[in-house]
Amino acid sequence: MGQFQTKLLLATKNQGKVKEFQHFFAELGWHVEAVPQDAPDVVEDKDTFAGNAIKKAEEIAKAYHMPALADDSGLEVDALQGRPGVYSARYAGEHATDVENNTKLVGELAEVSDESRTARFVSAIALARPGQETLVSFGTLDGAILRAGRGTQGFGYDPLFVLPDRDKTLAELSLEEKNLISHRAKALRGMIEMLKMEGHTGAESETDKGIGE
Ligand SMILES: O=P(O)(O)OP(=O)(O)OP(=O)(O)OC[C@H]1O[C@@H](n2cnc3c(O)ncnc32)[C@H](O)[C@@H]1O
Ligand SMILES: [Mg+2]
Repeated sequence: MGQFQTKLLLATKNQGKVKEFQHFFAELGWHVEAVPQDAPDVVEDKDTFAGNAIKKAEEIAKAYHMPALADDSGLEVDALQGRPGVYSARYAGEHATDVENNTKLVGELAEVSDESRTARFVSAIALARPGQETLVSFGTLDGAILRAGRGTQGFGYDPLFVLPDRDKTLAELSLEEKNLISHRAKALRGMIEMLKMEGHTGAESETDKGIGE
């Protein structure tokens, strides 16, 4: 009785993100569930990561009357003045596949020298809770873009994104390794810190209040 359980919905239909979130929260003992595939589609029409993350989280929290967590993320390539940025999922077209997006990126950077291929992943995480203020947190990860993909783990641009100090792409890391360093994991850790400051200290306390209760 009175046992703490933090229940929340992951407002994403990206199975790669779902895996990363679930691995992250398993360690905290939180119960998280992805929205059903037939959940209402949220139109990502804001021009910032935070704007889209807040919109996704708030629309799903409202539709399901539950706390909802959303990530809006993307790749900022210096030689492309920060593109594809918030358009990363639709870089090669509205319903582009990861392979199509990666192929377009390799093509656009064909003439760019090795030294000028720097890029970063950016994640904005929003937590929307019925009747409470929405929280937002950010994380980034620096790297560079290869001329050909390597590795089979992860999703999206991971095969092209190399960590210069490790000479490994994100697609060559295990889920555990990626979750130690990724933009998304950093943003999630920031979110946990914000919740702690609000007084949610985690699953260890039975008297603690769950998110949004
Ligand atoms: O909106 P949801 O349903 O969460 O899923 P999505 O795939 O559409 O996600 P975004 O709108 O946030 O678009 C982010 C895109 O940026 C890329 N991306 C973000 N994080 C990434 C990561 O960790 N590794 C590789 N690519 C990533 C990838 O192409 C994503 O589709
Ligand atoms: Mg999206």
